[in-house]
Amino acid sequence: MVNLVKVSKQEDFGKVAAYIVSSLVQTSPRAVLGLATGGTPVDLYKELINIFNQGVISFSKVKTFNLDEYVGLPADHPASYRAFMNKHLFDHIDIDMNNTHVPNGQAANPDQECSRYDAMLSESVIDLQVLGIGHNGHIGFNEPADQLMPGTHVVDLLPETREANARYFQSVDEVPAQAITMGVGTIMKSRQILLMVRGADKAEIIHRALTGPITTLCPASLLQLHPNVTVLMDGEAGRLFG
Ligand SMILES: O=P(O)(O)OC[C@H]1O[C@](O)(CO)[C@@H](O)[C@@H]1O
Repeated sequence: MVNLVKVSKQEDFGKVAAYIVSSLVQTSPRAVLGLATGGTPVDLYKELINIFNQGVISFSKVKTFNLDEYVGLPADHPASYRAFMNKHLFDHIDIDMNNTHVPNGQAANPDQECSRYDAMLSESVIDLQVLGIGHNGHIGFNEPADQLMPGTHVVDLLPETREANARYFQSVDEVPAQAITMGVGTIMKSRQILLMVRGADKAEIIHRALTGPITTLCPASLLQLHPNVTVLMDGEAGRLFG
């Protein structure tokens, strides 16, 4: 079941998302969180840090799994998703870094790294998976394709995805051509999903994903089949929902 939540004030976008995540952590201190990167969840992480600083929640027993990482980027590269997570969240809360998991983009054998990541994931169930959506309907880095993979795998990034993420690099040529991503099977097994969508440029894709056909050509459309999805949209992203 998909619940739509539209916020009209930009400052509420991160606050509402943080309320959902922090409520879970408060009631389940050992929660397993699936986390996303990109521009959309930055305000969520900012608000979680604020809530943490108020002494209301602790992340000391929380475990996290990130959706994806670029192949070939060292963890300390400023555009790596490990660096993003440390900078925007982990360095500011009381989480045990050993409980934070991001695929290793620099693994000598990326396929083996996918198996290692899946083995860790198989020991837990993600209680709450945070997601964004790409302009082409991707979730994590599961790009539109004839077939989607259930587990963690190496993916060739589509040109539009590299373009969209070029803002984190000096030029589009520097954006890695491949990434390691959690598969849609793992995402769909999460107990609860929070899909965050912001901006006019996402209005059409989120409308298509939630009201159009369920198809691997729009990976986010699979979320229509999940029992517990909250889609948090700002006014611009949600404009086609009336
Ligand atoms: O929030 P953005 O920057 O538009 O990114 C969209 C999605 O693409 C990704 O960067 C690919 O993983 C996701 O992390 C993100 O949810």
